[in-house]
Amino acid sequence: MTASALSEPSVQLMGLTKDFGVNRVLDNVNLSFRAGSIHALLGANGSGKSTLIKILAGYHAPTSGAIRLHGEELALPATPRAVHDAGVRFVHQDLGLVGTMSVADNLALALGYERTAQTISWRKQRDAARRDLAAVGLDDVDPATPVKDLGPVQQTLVAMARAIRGLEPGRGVLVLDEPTARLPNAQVDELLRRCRSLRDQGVALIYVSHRLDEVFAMADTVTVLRDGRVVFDDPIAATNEEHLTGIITGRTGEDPVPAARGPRRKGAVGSEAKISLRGVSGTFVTDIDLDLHRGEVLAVTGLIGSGRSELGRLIYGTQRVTAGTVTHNGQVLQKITPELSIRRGIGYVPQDRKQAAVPGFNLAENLCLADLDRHMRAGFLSKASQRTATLQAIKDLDVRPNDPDRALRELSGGNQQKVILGKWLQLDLDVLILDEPTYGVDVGARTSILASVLERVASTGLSVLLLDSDIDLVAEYADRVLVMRRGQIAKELSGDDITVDNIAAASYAVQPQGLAASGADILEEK
Ligand SMILES: Nc1ncnc2c1ncn2[C@@H]1O[C@H](COP(=O)(O)OP(=O)(O)OP(=O)(O)O)[C@@H](O)[C@H]1O
Repeated sequence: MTASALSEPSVQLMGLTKDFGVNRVLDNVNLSFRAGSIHALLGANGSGKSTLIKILAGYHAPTSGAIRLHGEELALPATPRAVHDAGVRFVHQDLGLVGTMSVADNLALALGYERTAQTISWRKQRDAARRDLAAVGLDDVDPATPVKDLGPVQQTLVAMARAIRGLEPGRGVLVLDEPTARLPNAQVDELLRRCRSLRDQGVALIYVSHRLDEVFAMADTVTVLRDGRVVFDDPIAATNEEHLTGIITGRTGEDPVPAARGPRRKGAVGSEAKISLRGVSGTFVTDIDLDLHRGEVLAVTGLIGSGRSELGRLIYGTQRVTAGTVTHNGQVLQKITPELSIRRGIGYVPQDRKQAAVPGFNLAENLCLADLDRHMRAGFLSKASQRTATLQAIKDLDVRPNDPDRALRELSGGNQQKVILGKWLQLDLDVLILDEPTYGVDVGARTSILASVLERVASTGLSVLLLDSDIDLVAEYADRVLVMRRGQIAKELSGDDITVDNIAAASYAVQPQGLAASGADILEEK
């Protein structure tokens, strides 16, 4: 590389504009990303971050504008090959892994198979995969495991490993689209360290995130997109969290993001158990006793592999209970399936959005899917009734764009999440199980999602089982917290004992002051 090429930005976007039909989603974006720098790309749900990245990846063609990589103009529309050859690598929100293929095969898809003479060497392949996995802390994962059998957190790390492999320091550009959205805090720190080390090796990192703490922990430069335009592009030192939140949401000091709830509720929770588990086991969780009361927000948290997600699947019926009893409204359930759960008034929002909605259906179809009977008029499905319900849900959850006819897949990730939650809120629910409900959701939308749920809790006595690794969120919203470790409930916290430090300490089984030393003690789901 010539000296002049080195002084050029690694990536330069010049007047990038993108229209989807009549909608302009990127509007004359001019940005530079430099080697040896971590550049955070922020913006509310739907502001255009993913679209920008997809153009850079060669997935979308821009309507107009140009891109230079290391000073050289990239032929547009870019091909994934040309971008890859220029050293630009991606971890997309949807990870781009093939679920039915093994971890080793998914890793090999990126850089080819290890060969001995003309044949693929499976031993070398496995060894290479093990090295890749170790690089992201997944030493215990067998490379032969199909990716679909891994939890979303582990899948994120596999995608990270794949992107990092073969990245050429000094010329590499690593684009991370919300890589930590599902990672527990200890892994977030590890990831941030890895990012800093890549920056120190001269990589240009483009880091899309909704988590401002991470951005302030490591970014050098921050860009904020709003409605497809750059509204802030400065060194991190030029801003602070409050200022940046205002820029992202477009709200000023007099009109801040509303708080979802007041101080912790006292005495509002009913004593009647809606769901009770006694001695319940699945494949990883064992011997769980738990009561979820009427009108209660019960959070279950814990590190990767602690088993909290499995609890949701067992209660809803997407996974079989292998021992113990589940009781609903005092009745022991003989059979648990998703269909029966819906009839019983038990809703479930899984971590993986793709399981929870039909991407090709429009918003009205997705939102009304769970309760079509409500929209039947004289034996026909009433479009007008669906539309009215959809417009209300769109308003309550602040879904953007607010168009019931828009296909779900055309919405940004955070807005899809709102629709999925909205679908369940259409039902007359008794119990709602939420697994990481604010994954990939911006600060403003996170508040509107949780406010909608809490409104239902207050108005109908809905019981919420909140399965979440985000300790801050759990500490803020839960009436009671169960901390899981290695498939069992390790600690129960209530009232004023619900603090971030206490939850973290219980997750790691250390005293609060010893947290820093325990970062490596991460449990892995077997
Ligand atoms: N394939 C598509 N067809 C039509 N419109 C689209 C398509 N993809 C994205 N959009 C629209 O472009 C806008 C920007 O979406 P984008 O996914 O880039 O937002 P984002 O900033 O990444 O949001 P999030 O933080 O929720 O992921 C949104 O209004 C979205 O509805």
